[in-house]
Amino acid sequence: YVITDMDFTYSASDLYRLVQTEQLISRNLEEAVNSLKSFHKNLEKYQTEDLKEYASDIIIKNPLLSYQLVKRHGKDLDVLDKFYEEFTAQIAELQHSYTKLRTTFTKPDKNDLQHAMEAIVRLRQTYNLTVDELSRGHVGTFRMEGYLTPADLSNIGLYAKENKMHENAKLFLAMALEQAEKANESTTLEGSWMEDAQLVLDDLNKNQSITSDREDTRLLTEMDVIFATDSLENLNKGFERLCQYHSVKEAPITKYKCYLDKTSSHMRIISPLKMEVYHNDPQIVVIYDFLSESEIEEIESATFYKLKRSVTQFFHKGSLHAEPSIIRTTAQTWIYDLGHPQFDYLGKRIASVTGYSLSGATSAEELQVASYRPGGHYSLHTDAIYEELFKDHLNPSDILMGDRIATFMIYLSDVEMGGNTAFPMLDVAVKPVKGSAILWGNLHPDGTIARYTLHGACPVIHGIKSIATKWVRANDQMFTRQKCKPSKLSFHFDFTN
Ligand SMILES: O=C(O)CCC(=O)C(=O)O
Ligand SMILES: [Fe+2]
Repeated sequence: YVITDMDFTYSASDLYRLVQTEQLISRNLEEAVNSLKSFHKNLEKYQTEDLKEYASDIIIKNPLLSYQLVKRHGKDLDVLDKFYEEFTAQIAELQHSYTKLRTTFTKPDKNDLQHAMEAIVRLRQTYNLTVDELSRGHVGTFRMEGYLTPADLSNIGLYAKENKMHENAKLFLAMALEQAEKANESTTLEGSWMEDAQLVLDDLNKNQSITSDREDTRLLTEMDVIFATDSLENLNKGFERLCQYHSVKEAPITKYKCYLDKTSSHMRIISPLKMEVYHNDPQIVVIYDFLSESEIEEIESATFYKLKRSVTQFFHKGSLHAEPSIIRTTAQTWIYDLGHPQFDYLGKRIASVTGYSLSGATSAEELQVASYRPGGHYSLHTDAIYEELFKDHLNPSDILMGDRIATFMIYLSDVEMGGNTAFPMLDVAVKPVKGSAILWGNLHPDGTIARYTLHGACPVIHGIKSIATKWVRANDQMFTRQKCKPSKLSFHFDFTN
């Protein structure tokens, strides 16, 4: 991964800028084509003269033809001179603005193309789609615009092979060839890729590989330390199953409990919390209508153009590095309390709903806004940061604030397809609902990391998923932290249930 400040696959605002540039370029091309067309038409007029049909010695003998010749050169061609001049100036201007568009705007490069392919492979993998249906935009009963050509599928297959995703490589290459044969692709311009694709496919079929196609199992080394490899493999399978709910598969009828909470504060009598309990012990709670449309609009418009590709902390060669990674393919920004008084109410509302103390400077992190484009996801992880591996390398502020005791995450958008938040150890999949908030704990009452709430963000299939997250820190929650339960393995929020 090369760090560039634009990411056209995972940042909606970067891609939006590219869409705008593309529109300007199409307009530019349209003008050039129109200019060429009218120039062409004009030129043709000057070609229809019949002088050229006569031999030179005939013309010099003929008074009528010589009159025509003199008229053409003495008068008519002056207009052609002007056409040429005007056309050249017009084209020069169009070329100038085209060049400017191409040079002042950061162009997608090889990495961007790789990310775009990576996103497609991820969707195929997570949602267990056939390459054929994916190439036509069919996902379950959902139909999206667009297509992938057999040559595109072949390129994606080669990309998958290069990145050791051999199962995906086989599927993409085989379908590329199958579709191309049906369509008689060999006669088209792109026909020459077929032989190469066939060779690579044969090679893959000969060398049965045992590597897993799951990118996270290969990369999340910290997870390997915590979970045995086979249980991590099972958790990832469970995660994929939970991702499929509400998109390619029906979710099972929920056993979850919904209720109106009118009792946790006197305010709730007129404005009760609309709660859904997704899991009890440990609790995962969704609160509907936590934010209004206009509140969301304000957050979105304050942050959209600030969204930049997220980086993930890695522990490598004795120190922490932050890099964009395949584990978390989102764009994000922070809303700092200082300088954003218009968003002060958010912390207060979260505090009032959860019972956590959020008024101190060390009680929680700033609000993080993140957005996922199609293919954007977050692999399985726990939010706590006091990991054995990192413990000695935490920032002083992290030590002051304590670990992330709870996560309060607001969905700022609905998602047309995909994008669930999934908890494989608890068999919980939450579909984003605009304005709702989800709350879970990350620590046991004794402060150690709770692995139960291992979770991930399923890749978005179609749409843009937008979230705002408040990570509540432990040290300021001396009196308001979750009720202590006899078991070390559970935490409870202070809702009256
Ligand atoms: O987007 C989601 O559903 C989960 C995000 C998440 O787990 C995180 O940002 O830590
Ligand atoms: Fe998380």
